[in-house]
Amino acid sequence: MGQVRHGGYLVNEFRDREAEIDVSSGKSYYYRQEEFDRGRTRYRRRTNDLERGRDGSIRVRVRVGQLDVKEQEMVNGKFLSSHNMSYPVGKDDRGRKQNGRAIREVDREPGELSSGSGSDESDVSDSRSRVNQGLSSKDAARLVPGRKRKFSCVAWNVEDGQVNISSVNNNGIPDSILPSPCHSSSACHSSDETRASVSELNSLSNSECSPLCPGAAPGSMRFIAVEPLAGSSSASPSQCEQDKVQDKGQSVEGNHVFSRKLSASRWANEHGSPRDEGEIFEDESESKRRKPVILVESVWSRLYSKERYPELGELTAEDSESARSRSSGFSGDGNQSHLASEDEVQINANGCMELDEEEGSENACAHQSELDSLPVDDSNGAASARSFNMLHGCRSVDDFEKLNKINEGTYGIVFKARDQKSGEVVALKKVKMEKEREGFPLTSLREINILLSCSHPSIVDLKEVVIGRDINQVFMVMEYMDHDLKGLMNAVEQPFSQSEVKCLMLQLLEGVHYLHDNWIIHRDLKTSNLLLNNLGELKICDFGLARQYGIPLKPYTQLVVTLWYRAPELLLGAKKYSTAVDMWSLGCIMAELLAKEPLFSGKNEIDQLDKIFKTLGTPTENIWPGFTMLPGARVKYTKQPYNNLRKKFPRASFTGRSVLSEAGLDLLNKLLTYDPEKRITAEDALNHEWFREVPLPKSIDFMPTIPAQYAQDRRLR
Ligand SMILES: Nc1ncnc2c1ncn2[C@@H]1O[C@H](COP(=O)(O)OP(=O)(O)OP(=O)(O)O)[C@@H](O)[C@H]1O
Repeated sequence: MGQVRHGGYLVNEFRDREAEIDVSSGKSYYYRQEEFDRGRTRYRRRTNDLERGRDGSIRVRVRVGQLDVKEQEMVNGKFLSSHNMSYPVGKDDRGRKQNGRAIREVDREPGELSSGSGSDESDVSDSRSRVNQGLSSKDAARLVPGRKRKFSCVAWNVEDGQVNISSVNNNGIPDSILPSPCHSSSACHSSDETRASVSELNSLSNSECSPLCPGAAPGSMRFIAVEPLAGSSSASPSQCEQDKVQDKGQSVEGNHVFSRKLSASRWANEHGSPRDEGEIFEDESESKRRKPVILVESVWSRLYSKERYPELGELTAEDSESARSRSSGFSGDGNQSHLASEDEVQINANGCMELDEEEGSENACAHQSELDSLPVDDSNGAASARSFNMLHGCRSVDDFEKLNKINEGTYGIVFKARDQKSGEVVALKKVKMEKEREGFPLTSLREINILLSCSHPSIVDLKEVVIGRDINQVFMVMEYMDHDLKGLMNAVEQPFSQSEVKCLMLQLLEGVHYLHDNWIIHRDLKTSNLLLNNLGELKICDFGLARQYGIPLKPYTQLVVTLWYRAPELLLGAKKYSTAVDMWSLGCIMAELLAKEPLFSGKNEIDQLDKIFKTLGTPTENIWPGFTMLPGARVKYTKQPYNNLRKKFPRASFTGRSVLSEAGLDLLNKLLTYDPEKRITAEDALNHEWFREVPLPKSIDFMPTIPAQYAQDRRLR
């Protein structure tokens, strides 16, 4: 331990980082905090080195706060081990009093976060423990590195047939998936194609652009200047709900040059309200200040079709009904999420792709060739040749050594692989192109767009996009995560303890708060989309159904969110919904983490509602104004006057059933509130009393490390 404290750490490197921290600036300070979080142990130890040299430094105190539990273990030897330990009792035992209440030792679980260190008031050790520090919600929000985005992706919404902005990521591929900027050209929406082949993107530089977008000269690309990176100044949805969207824009024509600079737009204007989809900047001086990014015209318009993607356009009753009926083939396992188009959720790979996956499933250590490209189809060979320019700069999947197949979802097959250049282990998600003739899947375009724009410790990091030998093979390179929560819960015998659930929920809420703060609804939160690594870090993945939203709300498809996690307003056919649908899913997830089984496992929408009503009571117009007006409310459901959630989670149990305190039940009920208007927000949930009472949330460092064997083939589950 002495060695840990006194040397061997990259103090100089740390000092460099330290120097970057502006203690006087709360914003900067909090932002840096995140970086420390990510490399927790290392940075905290370095901090101790600095502590001695810089007595009284606020930074040092901050780190000490995070160190509480482990440092005491080291110094006092009172923790037996990270898996079998007791809490130290005595002078150093801080955090015994929270909110004026004494906390009993016996109530603590091993690894619980301390509520503070020697100076409870000033110690803000970790964004994940900030709730325990009793910070105001405002402070808590500042701690979330949330408003920071790598760059802002672009809101798409085709209903007005308006502008689309696309930037190019540092690999040279388009990272924003946008409708056409041709405001007035109906031709831009003439196609009913729902996907664009990657090769089509390249044809932009050729003559295809011209007929679709008369304003664009053949052989040229239109550039558009977009607003710089949305930073902390971007107003959150909550700040500007009533603000009006304003158009400002200026498009600038230029040559087709693929910038490697990430540029940005954002969908919150200076008033904080999201930009109208497709809006462009009108202020020329403003546009000049901005880095130009490529505006991909015309082809994107082909991606969208009101008929087939109602959530991208105006949702008509007819669309909705037909989409619902198409989705009726629900498998019953609750794990199928929906988009409006049946085509999109159908896994119907072409021959080549099936072959690839079959091989992968039979032999987890298959050859590298499994990741290789398929032979180029002659019919689109020419297009592929053109498209090469578009993806120029992308690395090849050959740069990665395949290790094994991890899992397969509806839209992608995920492999574990090693970057041969850096040696880093990553997850490669191969985009399913089962309908190549229809082009690149919209869900994947969305996912890439949003993930590239997000930067948060609770959101899986998309590092880059690489291509196979065939231009139509696209892989997303993501940070590798050891488990997903669904697989993990299936694999282990014991459910998570309360303090572990709190730790997971805090991380999850932070990620969701970040998304909502940046005008993104995930729309498919469920345990299999929550990844966990052996550092105890939870990250949200699978953004295929995510979308940006704006105020005022517009009709989106209800066919989102996997059935078991789907909010009642969606099940009942509400056409306008918002971030509250994610909060409902979080309620289902919290209950599932505690009980180790899904809370509402309906077989179809009616059965799902029935199960919800039986547990929470049938809603009335009283508790949910507007409920009776919803299309689905006309069905006769079981009349259940009481909320029976307590029966599922008793206060105490001698039979090993999951227990939940009053505060815990209160949070669960607030997440599972019928009226979406009254449902708790992520920010308020982060500040809920449950996270401040014992057992306190477990420190991430003390989260159990689950053997890798459970992570090997998640498909088996
Ligand atoms: N970065 C990652 N590291 C490790 N495993 C991952 C990673 N991303 C995804 N996985 C695994 O792959 C599975 C499927 O991934 P993902 O949900 O992104 O695919 P999908 O096709 O969109 O799935 P779905 O059918 O749920 O829509 C996840 O449940 C998880 O087990």
